[in-house]
Amino acid sequence: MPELEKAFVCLPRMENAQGAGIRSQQVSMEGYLWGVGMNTEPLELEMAVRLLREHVKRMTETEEVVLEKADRRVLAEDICAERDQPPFPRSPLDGYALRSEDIRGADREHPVELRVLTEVDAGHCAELEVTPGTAVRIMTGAPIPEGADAVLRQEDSDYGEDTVLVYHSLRPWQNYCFQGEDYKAGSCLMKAGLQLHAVEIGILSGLGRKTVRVYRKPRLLLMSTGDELAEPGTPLRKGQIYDSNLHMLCAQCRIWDVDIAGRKLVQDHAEEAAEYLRENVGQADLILTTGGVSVGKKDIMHEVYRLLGVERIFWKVRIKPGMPTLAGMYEGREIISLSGNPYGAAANMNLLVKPVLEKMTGRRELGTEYREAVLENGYPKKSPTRRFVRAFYADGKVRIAQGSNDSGILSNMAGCNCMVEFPSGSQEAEAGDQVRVCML
Ligand SMILES: Nc1nc2c(c(=O)[nH]1)N[C@H]1C(S)=C(S)[C@@H](COP(=O)(O)OP(=O)(O)OC[C@H]3O[C@@H](n4cnc5c(N)ncnc54)[C@H](O)[C@@H]3O)O[C@H]1N2
Ligand code: MOO
Repeated sequence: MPELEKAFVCLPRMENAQGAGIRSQQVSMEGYLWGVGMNTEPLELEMAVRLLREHVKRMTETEEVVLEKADRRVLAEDICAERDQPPFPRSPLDGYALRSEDIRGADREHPVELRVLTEVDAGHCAELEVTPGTAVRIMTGAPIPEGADAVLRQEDSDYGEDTVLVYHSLRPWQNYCFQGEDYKAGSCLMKAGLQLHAVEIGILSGLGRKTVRVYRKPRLLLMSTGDELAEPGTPLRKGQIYDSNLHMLCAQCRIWDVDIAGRKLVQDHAEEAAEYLRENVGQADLILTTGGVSVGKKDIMHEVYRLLGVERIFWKVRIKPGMPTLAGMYEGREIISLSGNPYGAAANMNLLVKPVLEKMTGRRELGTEYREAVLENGYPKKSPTRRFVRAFYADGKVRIAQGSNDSGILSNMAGCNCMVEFPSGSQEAEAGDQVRVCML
């Protein structure tokens, strides 16, 4: 079989816009497919992201949640009003509800006197009707009684209790909030697909809703691999280090508000790792692993993919860190295997995984955000391969973290909020250079 055809065989089928099955990008990505077949050519980052997004679907399952737990969730129902808001005409002022024609021409020199029938406060109703020559003392938010067509602010009166002197005239319907002026019964206020933030939850609460139907969060199955890794809190044997990645990925899931279906640190043992994924894939929408993706004898993930029958999407992305990232489809779920180096895992969680979650959830804040910035300090290395360097961005300026940007180094990334991108072939960078940064 020619190499190119072999490459097709290992690629999963994808649906095009019309729903017909096609091999992923087989025309435009011939070179890429060839590369995959040969197991050598890294993919450009944009193509890797595109393929990863094309292989996942937007979440369709929904669930009912209480408003207290609805923030940042995505609406799965259209929200329509069952009643007018406000449900009655109401006063926007503290003052007097009256008939505008009774006070025509009134001013300080020519006040009009009205008889005050009663007082109505917010939350109460006046059963009386405002008739010619009368007014009702009214507070902001209270229902405007029948007969009145305007509200006088109390500063334009003598604050009278039984009778009131009016020092100002009003047009009909002045200072009058109409019933349904916010929305009418039956009107559609929010469409399914909208993300709920504080204001949207305020609207739901204003409708009297206690719960709302939202799309289910994606559940991620997380696995870190490595014989050298010890669980934090357990004794460290010679040759071991503590596992940074599993907790880092879990924290990132919580910060991005996606669920964790399961998590495990496994040894460099392909059968064991495959078994964990096999047993738990049913609970997951997306699988993330770290470590074991390079070319060493203990880089087990290739064997894990073979044991599970994972259909590979790609291996290797042309960036640093995280060049050997591996990805595939297993039981209809995407599996993304990040490099074990903690900075590689952290960077690619943002560069590769976040856009996948954006597609799955429809949450725009998970989209990758790039900004232009001016470098405050230099970077002493050339970048033959496109490189992402940890840094801190503020007000259009960016400062690269002191120390190494090697993918095995995590500590100096503390406090960083972005990565500076150096395109492939970049020379050393200097303070004052204009750069592009990827926000974390
Ligand atoms: N001969 C070659 N060797 C390597 C190549 C190569 O092209 N040829 N690529 C290098 C690059 S680039 C990377 S990146 C790494 C990727 O390695 P793996 O993803 O297979 O990861 P491991 O070998 O399992 O670990 C790498 C490194 O990171 C440490 N690690 C792993 N997991 C964790 C964790 N959960 N917490 C903390 N630290 C972790 C591990 O101890 C290693 O030091 O391969 C290069 N090699
Ligand atoms: O591609 Mo690996 O993460 O350098 O260094």
